[in-house]
Amino acid sequence: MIEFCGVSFIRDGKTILKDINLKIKSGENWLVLGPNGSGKSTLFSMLMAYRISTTGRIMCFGREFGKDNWSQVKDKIGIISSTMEKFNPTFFNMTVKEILISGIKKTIGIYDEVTKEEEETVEEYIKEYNLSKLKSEYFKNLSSGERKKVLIVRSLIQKPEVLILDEPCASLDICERENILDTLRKAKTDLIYITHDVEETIPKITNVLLLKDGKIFKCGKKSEVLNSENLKNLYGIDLNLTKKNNYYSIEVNARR
Ligand SMILES: Nc1ncnc2c1ncn2[C@@H]1O[C@H](COP(=O)(O)OP(=O)(O)OP(=O)(O)O)[C@@H](O)[C@H]1O
Repeated sequence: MIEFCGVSFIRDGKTILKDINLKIKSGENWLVLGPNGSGKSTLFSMLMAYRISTTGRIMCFGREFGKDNWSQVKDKIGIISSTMEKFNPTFFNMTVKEILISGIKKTIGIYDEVTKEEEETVEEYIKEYNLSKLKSEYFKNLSSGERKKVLIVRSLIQKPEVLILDEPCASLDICERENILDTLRKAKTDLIYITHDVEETIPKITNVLLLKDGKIFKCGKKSEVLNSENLKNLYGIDLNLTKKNNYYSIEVNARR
């Protein structure tokens, strides 16, 4: 589905990504972990052509970046990242329901008539993702977690083949975080989930990519990659990763 072949990204003489070779297959859900500045966002923003690789090839859904029509590829990818925040001023004065309708229409506002079918689809998503109480609220009146959730559902309504989430739970309290994770547990699309918090690894995650200094440190099946040893070496800190009821948590041993 997605393939990076020898991808590097160099800016201002600094190597930000080096020789990335990675294959992501349809049906897999990936967790991406790595220290600050390890290149996680840069790597996946290339799929949306927000950043262009210096060397290497990027293939997605049978097309190659730079050779084929990439807008058709982007249409199949949903992305939730801080870059979405630039649309907040437009979203602020729209209701949750209007934002979801704009998702179906793939526009930031609503510029043409809403069909009965579109209306029904939006109502289905509102019901499925428990947004009934919020549907008439203005985006500006929502909490940050509620806004994130609405944007995720807006993305899901477009039925992307893959949804890239770049730290969707950053700065959310436990309750709002669980609300987001619950939305993702229900989502019927492949996920690429970038985070700093291993506790956000929902059970449907199948594969893990660990990035360090712009290089692949480890990557593969969750059961082979997500362990104390690898995370210790990734972050250079003595820690213990434990798993309970299919969820992970970290204990830092260096604390006194
Ligand atoms: N266009 C650019 N020009 C120069 N430097 C860049 C550019 N894009 C990213 N960088 C740098 O590349 C490095 C990797 O950034 P990136 O945001 O991809 O890392 P990250 O792993 O997602 O970090 P974080 O976890 O802190 O969000 C950072 O040092 C960043 O400042």
